[in-house]
Amino acid sequence: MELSYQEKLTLIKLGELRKAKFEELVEKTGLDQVAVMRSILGLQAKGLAKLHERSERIVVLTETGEEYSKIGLPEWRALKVLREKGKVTLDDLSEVLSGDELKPIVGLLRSEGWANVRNEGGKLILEITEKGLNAGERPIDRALKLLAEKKTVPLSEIQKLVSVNELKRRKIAEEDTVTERTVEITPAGEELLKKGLELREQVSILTPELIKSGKWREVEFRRFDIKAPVRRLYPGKKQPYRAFLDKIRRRLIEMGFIEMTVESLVETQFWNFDALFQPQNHPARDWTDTYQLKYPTSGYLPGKELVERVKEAHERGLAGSRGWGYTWSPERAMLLMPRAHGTALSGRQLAKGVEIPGKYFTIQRVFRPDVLDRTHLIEFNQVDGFVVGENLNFRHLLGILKRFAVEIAGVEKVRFLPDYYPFTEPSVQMSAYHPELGWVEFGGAGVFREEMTRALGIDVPVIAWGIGIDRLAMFKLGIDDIRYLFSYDLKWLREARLVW
Ligand SMILES: N[C@@H](Cc1ccccc1)C(=O)O
Repeated sequence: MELSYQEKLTLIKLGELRKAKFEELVEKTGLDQVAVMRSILGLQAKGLAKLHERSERIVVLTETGEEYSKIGLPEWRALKVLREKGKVTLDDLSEVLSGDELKPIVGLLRSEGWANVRNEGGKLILEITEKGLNAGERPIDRALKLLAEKKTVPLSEIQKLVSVNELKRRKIAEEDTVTERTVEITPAGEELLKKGLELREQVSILTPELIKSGKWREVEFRRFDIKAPVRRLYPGKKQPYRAFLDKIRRRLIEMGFIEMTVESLVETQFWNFDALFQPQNHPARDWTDTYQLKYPTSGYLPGKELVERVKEAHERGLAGSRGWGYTWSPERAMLLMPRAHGTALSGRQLAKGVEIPGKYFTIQRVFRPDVLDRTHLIEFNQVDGFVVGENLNFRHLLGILKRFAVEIAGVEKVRFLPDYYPFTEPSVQMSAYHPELGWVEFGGAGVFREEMTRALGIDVPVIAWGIGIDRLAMFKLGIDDIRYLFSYDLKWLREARLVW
């Protein structure tokens, strides 16, 4: 039978005592409580010792009770004044009683029969009675003394004197449960002790010194039970959703994507709409609701040449298109808004110039009015991106998107449906299958229209997408309410998985 150092030590001490209180064993072994308990349980499992536990209801003094045991119960303090003066007002008593003690005192003195109460000119007058003059120790006084002496008293003993409820109501004492643990050695334990136990120091860390000196040959190594349940540790870590976004950023960069960044959350309509060939004052702009900035209302337009080309595309068309056929307003394009989609950054990047072939992405916080529910937030995050290259087509796009959903979010089933966006043709909408929510739409994609790309100075195909990354995070983090991504629920924050 293999015993640990601590188990051996505990057994030896138990052998001397035969039967011991748990606390006694802690003292005798010099080990800490946890170690002793673990040893006892170990010894018990091997049939060498037996642990007995007995729970008992006890009564202990509260802080107020402690105080009363020193300065006396309020009724005694009041009686003392009454005995001196014979007749008192409440004001007189306020010298020896606190505000809280004063309130019930009239009732208390009356129920003890220690005082009579009269109303004299609107004032309460307390007058001492015969009983008050001769009052002696009552059961409650004995209970208080007992509690003050013994600190904890079995409930049954207190109940013989007074009802605990009275002590509790007067906030003098509280009930509690204590568990008394005793340990006993078994015959098998005695036998083992008789054979003799070798108490060798156990080593739990193999150090270079042990190896060099050759001492490792003599020491006994402590065995670890790697399956033993341990206390859970919750070290500081990244917020789970933050970690998810960082992971996606890493993945895309590893795949050769270049990150597009921007300082502000505010955008001109020009970049949010116009540069993407979304007409002003036209239902096509209404494919999504957006917010507007109240102050300041307007920002700046980019270089004149670019603005001219965008205006031209809108009014008369480009690349064989007839355009939208209306008069384009620069004032309207200057209006400011919280960015409504990450695609605004794709437009900016294309206008700035891109590597061809090239792959770009951005992770953006975006804003759209909506009704909050388990799959909708008004402020959410998108991963937008595009690939630009000579021979790209729609099939490449579908392939990329599927890979994202499967690889990044661990989605199992993806579905594409035809859709409409003013800036892409053809356009597609993507949904993924969530075990609890069913099909969840998580983004749109398409081939950027030539009216858009040419106005921005690009003359090769650009395939683009915008993914509602919060929705994909729901899959990865195993939640069915999008609001949980920003939750303060400590249990979730602690237990959410970060590694995959
Ligand atoms: N911007 C669109 C998604 C999209 C991006 C790029 C191309 C097509 C669609 C949205 O927010 O829903």
